[in-house]
Amino acid sequence: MTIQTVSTNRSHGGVQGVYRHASQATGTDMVFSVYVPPHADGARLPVVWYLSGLTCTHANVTEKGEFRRACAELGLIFVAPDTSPRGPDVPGDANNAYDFGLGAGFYVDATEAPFARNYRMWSYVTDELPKIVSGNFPLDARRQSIMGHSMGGHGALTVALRNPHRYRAASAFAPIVAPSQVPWGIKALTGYLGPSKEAWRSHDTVALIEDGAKYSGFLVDVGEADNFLKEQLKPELLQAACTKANIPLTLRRQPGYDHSYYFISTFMSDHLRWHAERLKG
Ligand SMILES: N[C@@H](CCC(=O)N[C@@H](CS)C(=O)NCC(=O)O)C(=O)O
Repeated sequence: MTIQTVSTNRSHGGVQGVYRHASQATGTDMVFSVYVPPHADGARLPVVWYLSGLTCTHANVTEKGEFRRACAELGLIFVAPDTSPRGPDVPGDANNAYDFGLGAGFYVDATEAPFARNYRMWSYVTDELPKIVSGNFPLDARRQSIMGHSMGGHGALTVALRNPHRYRAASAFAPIVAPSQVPWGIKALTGYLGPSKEAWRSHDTVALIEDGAKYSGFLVDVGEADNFLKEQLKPELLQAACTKANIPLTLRRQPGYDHSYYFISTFMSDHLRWHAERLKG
């Protein structure tokens, strides 16, 4: 499992790197970023996985997420994968839309042709990439947590709900909480998993909770000026599901904030502190 270094830059006393590798899961080259904070020789550090939203690569959060100062202070490794396979042979949206295909893998393993061959982002982020990062960076695999934005918030919450012992904390910015019920999700899950809604439930946060998944609690921030809030995000559905299932949810509605990285970067350090608290010891 060799990785190629694309770039490294010293930042806040640690190293921000970008790396490329040949992925067995997706059958393509994949690029990801890792920030390693300053640390003592031989130390093993907790890791926060960050899953990005539609149209993003690793670069959006790496360049605009403003996570490094807090990660350096708290001693957290921060990993940001891409959001889909890419390459000349990878099929995308028939009309080149931004919400399906390239940049829009939705963190599922597709079962439908022609996507099933490459679109295996669930396996990539939960299995292959963790092994690669563990083999190449000083992480403590007992102390992992996960967060994400929008489509990546959906990814983070579903990954955490299905692996509650591996990820000690989960949080999200503006997550898609019920993809089976909103246009972005219905399009993606139909395309990747086929028309049977039963197959969608294990990739839908609200459905997973309705079906009995448990978690220690979530921190979720949404912007009240987010154009996607009412039609695509619907945080009220997560609130109702968590209340019914007795899952602690801290849902913060931030007045005036939109869907962008100006919003995410404002609350990033709150989220990292919340993760660090749960990754201690
Ligand atoms: N306005 C975008 C909609 C997609 C979007 O807002 N993507 C969010 C994630 S769901 C994002 O992070 N975009 C990249 C960025 O802001 O850097 C478009 O039409 O392309």
